[in-house]
Amino acid sequence: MTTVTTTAGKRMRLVLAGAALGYGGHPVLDEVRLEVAPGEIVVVVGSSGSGKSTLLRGLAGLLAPRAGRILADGAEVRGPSPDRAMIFQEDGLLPWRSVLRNVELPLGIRGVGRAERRRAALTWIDRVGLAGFADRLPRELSGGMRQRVQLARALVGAPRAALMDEPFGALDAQTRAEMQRLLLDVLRDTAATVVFVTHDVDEALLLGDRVLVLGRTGGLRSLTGATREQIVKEL
Ligand SMILES: Nc1ncnc2c1ncn2[C@@H]1O[C@H](COP(=O)(O)OP(=O)(O)OP(=O)(O)O)[C@@H](O)[C@H]1O
Repeated sequence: MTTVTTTAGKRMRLVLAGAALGYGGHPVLDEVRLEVAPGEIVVVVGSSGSGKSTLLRGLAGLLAPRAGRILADGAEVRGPSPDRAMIFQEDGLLPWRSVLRNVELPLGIRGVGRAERRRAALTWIDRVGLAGFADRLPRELSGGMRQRVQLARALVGAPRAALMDEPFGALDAQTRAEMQRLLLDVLRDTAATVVFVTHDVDEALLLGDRVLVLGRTGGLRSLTGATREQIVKEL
């Protein structure tokens, strides 16, 4: 059997050490300090345009800091890594590939053999409640089902961190609640440290071990233990 990752099972510590992030001449975040402990679920809330996605892009290695440092287990983040899986609001599935072949994708990239790839993908397809749908194409699925496929694809390779950018933002309320329950359920069996971005305060309170508010001035404030009303006031 191919080993998926030599560090499987070890949760990742993520650190933003005075990181400044922005685009071209447009600074967005200045001197962000954040430490996410291994295995922690940190939820970042903030109003539209406050820089939540920008923060996540920095952690993903899709955007380099202009100042300060971004560290994963003490090492500088220099680009995307399968060890830090991303899930977006738009599903990002390959439309010409079946559910099975979409979920197998990260394992293929890591060179996992065909039989093991298939076994792991089918296990995850089952776990997210899509047993029997492995041969379907994304367009044959509902929005909620496609997000289930995304979740399976993100977690199949046993990433040590999962970075989630409003993954349930486009779903109706009932499907969203189902997905939140599923996420909490599957995270119990994974070794992932999670940074989850949302602008839904109730979702933040439900999912987060810690809730952070990205304020209008770009500062991160911890509001763990705050009431819904206190958080809303900060947005
Ligand atoms: N690719 C880009 N190029 C230039 N500016 C960008 C780019 N992406 C985002 N921005 C700007 O950076 C700022 C923060 O955007 P970001 O997407 O991080 O906010 P957000 O909090 O995730 O917002 P939302 O909740 O609406 O998704 C905004 O002013 C936005 O216009």
